[in-house]
Amino acid sequence: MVHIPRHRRRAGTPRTSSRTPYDDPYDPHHHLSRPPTSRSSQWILLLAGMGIGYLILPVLLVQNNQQIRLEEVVQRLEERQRASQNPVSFNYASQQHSSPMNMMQSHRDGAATLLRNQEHNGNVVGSDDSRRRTAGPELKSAVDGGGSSLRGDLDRHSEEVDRHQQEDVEVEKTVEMPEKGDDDESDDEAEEEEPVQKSDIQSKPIGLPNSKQNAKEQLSQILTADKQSTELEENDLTDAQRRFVETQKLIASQSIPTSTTPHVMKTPNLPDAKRKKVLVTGGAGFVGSHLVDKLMMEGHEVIVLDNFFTGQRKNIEHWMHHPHFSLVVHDVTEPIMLEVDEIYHLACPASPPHYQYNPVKTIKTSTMGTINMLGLAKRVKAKILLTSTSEIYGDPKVHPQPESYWGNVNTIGPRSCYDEGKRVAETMMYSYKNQNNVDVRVARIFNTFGPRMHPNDGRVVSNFIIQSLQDKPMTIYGEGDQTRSFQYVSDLVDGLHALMNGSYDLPVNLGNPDEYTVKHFAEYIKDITGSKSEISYLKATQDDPTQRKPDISTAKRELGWEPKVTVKEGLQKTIAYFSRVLDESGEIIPTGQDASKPKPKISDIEVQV
Ligand SMILES: O=c1ccn([C@@H]2O[C@H](COP(=O)(O)OP(=O)(O)O[C@H]3OC[C@@H](O)[C@H](O)[C@H]3O)[C@@H](O)[C@H]2O)c(=O)[nH]1
Repeated sequence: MVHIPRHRRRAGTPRTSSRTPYDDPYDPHHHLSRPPTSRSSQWILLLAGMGIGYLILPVLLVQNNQQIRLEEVVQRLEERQRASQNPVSFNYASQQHSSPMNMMQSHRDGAATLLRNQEHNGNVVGSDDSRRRTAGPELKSAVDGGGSSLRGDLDRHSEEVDRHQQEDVEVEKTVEMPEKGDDDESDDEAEEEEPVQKSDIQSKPIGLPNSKQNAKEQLSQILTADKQSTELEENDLTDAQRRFVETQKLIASQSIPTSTTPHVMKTPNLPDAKRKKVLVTGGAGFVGSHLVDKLMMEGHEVIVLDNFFTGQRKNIEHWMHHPHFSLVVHDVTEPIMLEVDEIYHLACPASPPHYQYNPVKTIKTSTMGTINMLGLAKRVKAKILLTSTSEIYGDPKVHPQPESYWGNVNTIGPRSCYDEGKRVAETMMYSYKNQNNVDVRVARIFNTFGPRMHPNDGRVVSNFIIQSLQDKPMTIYGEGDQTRSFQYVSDLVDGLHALMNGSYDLPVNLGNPDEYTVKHFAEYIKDITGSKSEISYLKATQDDPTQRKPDISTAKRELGWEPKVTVKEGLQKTIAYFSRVLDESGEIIPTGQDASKPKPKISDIEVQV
């Protein structure tokens, strides 16, 4: 069987199924199967058909026209009735949360209702079901009378109603005159003095042919009620218009620059050839946001990519309205495509309580996140810098630690998710460099502190400062004999910048060799803050490195970099920052040792209960 493609089948295959046997030209008995008709009888049949059609067509047209007109009139009456039953259907009281678009629609509906009411006021009276039902025959007669406008139809309908009402009056005069006496006029006056309530009118039967009520009174009441209803609707419409205009003014006022419009930071205007597009992953974090400041102040275009797990929007909010700044809320564990010249890849929780809180996520961030950024760097031929860590040295046996030291890491301890994650990230950097010629930089960052550290960071500097400023116990984990070397954040940012812009592409230690025992450091901060805090000794944390101090000879030699800010100066700035944070937020309870412990499973809790 030959397969015919779908499009050719459609175009070329004869549609034999719709053909009659008489039409088939390939039928060998084609001429025999056609009905035997002579030419004269064909003419007779044709003329007869035309004659019948000529007679039937006008009848059909008239019937159809009448049907359409009747439907049109009934439809208008139904609309009219709905409007009078619900005269405040477009009242904003029922639409307090309407959008401007809804308000406009409601406004239009209200206007249409009013127009209809005004159009019908003098012609059709009353509003209840009985009136609509009995209006049918009257309208039918109006339609039967044929062909003029709807207003003409309704005028005739009104005349009919008036005529029937007049007849009712005559009937009442003859039948009910003895009971009513001569009070008709006084009743009419009383009606005029007391405005009729719309609800009363609607609940009363309407004056119609054969009704026993006074049709004139009914008509007057209904007209009054309709007038009141129309006035009520007009008031609502005016109110609707007023609200609509107010809303429009409010929207318009917010789009006009005012004194409250956020300030746009001034930055240098670099020529296009010198202005780089720089991606900073983790750019809303403590270190990342300071790096963003430096890059923006140089006049570059900066894209911050952050999932806000530990980053804070307030760290970058001063750049939000700058035309060179973009924020992408994104998790680096997912791929992303951006056009950039350089990538500073910082994204990863760095404080021990944070990175131990969800160790699997920490490993994913270091491994998948770095792979994604390396893939991006490879595709767009961007230079990429990884912020590695002094933790890759583990609990070091060499002191101070040069870059050539391979470290001492427990691969299955609580810190390994971070330590090993960063170690494999370094491995990936040099694999991409060797295999794909990606231009890489690796910084091994030692303990860093400064403004914009998260108050719940849990690291030693922020904990000691927050505790001492509140005169709360300063918590030392273990004996406090372990050592750390602390650098101020601006020195680190300068080092990262120098590394990215230099040509040295092997790992570089960035830290301040100024080394302290944790116990000594606590006393130091207590002195600077003038705190009355006690020193509280808690149990040591597992795998806590006993000593750490960077050998920065490579940074000095290759980058011409060394720290400029003393630990004391840095602490003073950081203490001033946390004083402001405490003023704003009130009491802060720093993150302690237990923060990173896994929460008990629900099943465990149930077992205990
Ligand atoms: O309240 C505290 C917090 C911490 N400490 C101790 O202070 C020392 C420093 O602890 P931190 O949590 O500040 O930082 P760590 O040195 O353990 O890890 C850090 O190393 C280098 C960076 O890359 C990372 O920011 C981080 O992992 C540790 O010995 C810790 O046990 C306390 O005694 N009390």
